[in-house]
Formats: sequence, structure tokens, C-alpha cells
Amino acid sequence: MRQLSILGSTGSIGQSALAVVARYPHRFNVRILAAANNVTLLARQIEMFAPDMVAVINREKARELKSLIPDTSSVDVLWGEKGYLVAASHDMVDTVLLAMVGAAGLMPALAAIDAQKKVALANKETLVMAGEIVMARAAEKQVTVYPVDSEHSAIFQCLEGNRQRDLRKIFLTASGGPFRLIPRERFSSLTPKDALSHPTWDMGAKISIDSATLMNKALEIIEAVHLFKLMPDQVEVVVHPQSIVHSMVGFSDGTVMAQMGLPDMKAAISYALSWPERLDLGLDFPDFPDLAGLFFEAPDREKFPSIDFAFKALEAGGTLPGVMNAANEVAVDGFLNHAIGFLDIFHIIETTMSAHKVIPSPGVADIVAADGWARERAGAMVETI
Ligand SMILES: NC(=O)C1=CN([C@@H]2O[C@H](COP(=O)(O)OP(=O)(O)OC[C@H]3O[C@@H](n4cnc5c(N)ncnc54)[C@H](OP(=O)(O)O)[C@@H]3O)[C@@H](O)[C@H]2O)C=CC1
Ligand SMILES: CC(=O)[C@@H](O)[C@H](O)COP(=O)(O)O
Ligand SMILES: [Mn+2]
Repeated sequence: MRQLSILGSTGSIGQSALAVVARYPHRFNVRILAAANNVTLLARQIEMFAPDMVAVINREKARELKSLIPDTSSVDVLWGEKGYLVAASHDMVDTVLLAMVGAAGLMPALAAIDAQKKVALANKETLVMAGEIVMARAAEKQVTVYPVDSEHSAIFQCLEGNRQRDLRKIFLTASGGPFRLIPRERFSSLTPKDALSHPTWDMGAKISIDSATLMNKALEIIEAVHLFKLMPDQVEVVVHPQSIVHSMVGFSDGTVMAQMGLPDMKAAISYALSWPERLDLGLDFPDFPDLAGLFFEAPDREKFPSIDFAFKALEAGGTLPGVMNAANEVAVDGFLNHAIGFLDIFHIIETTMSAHKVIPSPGVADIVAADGWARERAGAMVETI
């Protein structure tokens, strides 16, 4: 029986994970849940899954949560960064699903690795900020990081039974987002509502905007380089609007292996939690004759400069990928709050990256400081636009 901690339980990944868990109550025991602000949903999750401990963003939310659960409840309510660190590393759990959004995921991820938990990683921002440190720490602690991100789960699955040294390149598929067919001239008038309607996946707000700008693919390029120990030129982004092929691996003999399935994150989540077993999730296969073709095209890198940002960040290394990530988080927030336009997102990321003095081979403290610097710099741009 897996003893689970789920950080980000109220989010899109967290809720899908709990749907998997609810199907398999004799395999998974939910011991800890962590959320940020959505205490109403967290209270329902407490009622349903009876965890021993929960963590929320601050003391006020902890108080609010306590007012929503019965006085007789024995659940321990923690809060703040310390609460998340405990949630990620407590002795009562053996497996941690890291499904918080954004840079806040980094320290809990390191805490889970240090505590030698089985780590199912959805939070890609962690690897963008500190991929070298995180993967080195995982190797040192003999911790396997099971990817949850659909593309990386696909690559992980295609690599199974193959030798890493036979891998020549990976083809990272991208849906192209909701604006694939919209001319760039119309980008300045696009609204958060337009950007939130992803063509194939149902996801949280931040990653949905990242898909619309292709910053999601930028983050995923860096995530893949660290997870699979690749050189940047071994990663090729291929636009595949149907989101049936979740990514592909090309081997030295010219063979390409692809992993396919309907776009539903429950498959990747459950594989990360139950590897090497595959659970029956009641999911259908794609109806191949009905698909009217799967197609692939090169991304338009002029319309979407994000992929170039990723390769630039990888080339410079050090603190630049984390700065790219932080500038993106601030810009996405500004866009969602109607403070800036869609095109400003690219401008803010590019300008913040160009202004950054890269620290090579940074430690965690340098990365956190660079993240703070980038947030201030990007935040000032949001204010003045
Ligand atoms: N959704 C998807 O299909 C996929 C997501 N991912 C990645 O998984 C992660 C989660 O994505 P998704 O589920 O879509 O996001 P959501 O926005 O749906 O959920 C985010 C979760 O994180 C919590 N949270 C937000 N901010 C903080 C914070 N500062 N500290 C602690 N917890 C916080 C939220 O709490 P609350 O709601 O209570 O405020 C919520 O539980 C992201 O890194 C994303 O890139 C990767 C592949 C696919
Ligand atoms: C489900 C998942 O893994 C997302 O990261 C998805 O890939 C987003 O779709 P895009 O390909 O549009 O970025
Ligand atoms: Mn993905």
C-alpha cells in the first residue's frame, strides 16, 4: 500500500491524482494533502480521503480551513513554506506527488528527494530552475524521479527496455495551443479567456497560458534535458495538434518509438505512481479510424519566440533558465489579471533574460535570489505597461 502525500491536491493534476486514488483505495493511502487557497475544496478532500495532515498557504487559510471541518476531525493543519516542507518529507509517506504550480515547488521537491521519497514530478518549474541540482541530488540519494508531464512520461515509457546510449534524439510534441492558426497581427487583442481555452487538454490557468505562448514547450525542453540527460540539440519540438502522440524517441538505428493515448493526465499520473504496473483507469483508446489523421508540423518560431528563449537559457545555463521561468510566471499573472496584453508576455521574458547577469554553477540560494531579482524586474515592467 502506497502512503501518499499530494502537494497541489486542489489543482488540475491533484484532482486527477485523487480520481486515480479513489479508484484504487487498497493501493493508495492518502496521508497528506497540500493546497494553497482553495480551502473549500480541500475540506471536501479531507472528508473524502481522511488524510492525517494537510498544509495550506498561510495562517489565515489554516484558520478558515479549520472552520470548515468538523471539530472532531483529527487532521493536523500546517501552513506556509514550513508546512509544505513537512508535507513533502514526512516519515508517514513513501511517495510524494509534486503538483503545486510554479517556483514554489522547488524547495518541497528537494525536501522530498532528501527524505528519499518516491517522487512523482508534475511541477516542471522545479527542473527549469534547478535541474542540475535536483537530478544530482536525486542520484546521490538514489531517488527515481518519475515524470508526470505527459511528454516526459511518454519519453520515459519509450526509453524503457532501451539503452540510454542508443537514444539519438527526442521529439517533444506540442499541441500548438489555441493560437496556432491565429495570425500574429491579432495577438495583441487576445484575451485571457481566449488563451485559457486549450484545444485538447483541460489544465490549470498558468499552464494553459503557457501552452498558448508555447512557453510550456520552452519549459518542457529544459525539463527534458535534465530528466533524460540530453544535449539541447537532441530535443526537437514537433507540433501535433491532435495530442494523441505524447512524444517520441529516436534511436541510433533510425527507429522512432512513440507513446500514444487520449489526452487525459490520469494515465501519466497513475504510471508515475504505480510504475512499473499499469492500472486500469477505464480510459478508452483513441478511435484511430475516426481520427481523420494525425499530423505533425514544425513550430512557427517567429510567431512564438518561446522555444528560442529555452535554447538561449540552456546555452547560457546557470541562473538564466530560472530567470526565464520567473519572468514568465510574473508575465502570465499580469496577463491573467488584465494588466498586460498577450504579446507583452514575450517582451517581458526577453527583456528580463537580456538584463540578467548569469551566475554560472549556482547553488540553491543563488537560484532563489535570481528568481527574486527576475520577479522584481518583470513586475516593474508589468506595472509600467
Ligand atoms: N494540468 C496539467 O494537465 C499539467 C500540469 N503540469 C504541471 O503541474 C503543475 C500543476 O499544474 P495544474 O494542476 O494545472 O495547476 P493548478 O493551477 O490547477 O493547481 C495548482 C495547485 O498548486 C497549488 N498552489 C498554487 N500556488 C501555490 C503556492 N504558492 N504554494 C503551494 N501551493 C500552491 C494550488 O492550490 P489552490 O488551488 O488551493 O490555491 C493548486 O492545488 C504545474 O507545474 C504544471 O506545469 C504538467 C503537465 C500537465
Ligand atoms: C498535459 C501536458 O503535459 C501539458 O503540458 C500539455 O502538453 C500542454 O499542451 P501543449 O502541447 O499545448 O503545451
Ligand atoms: Mn506537458
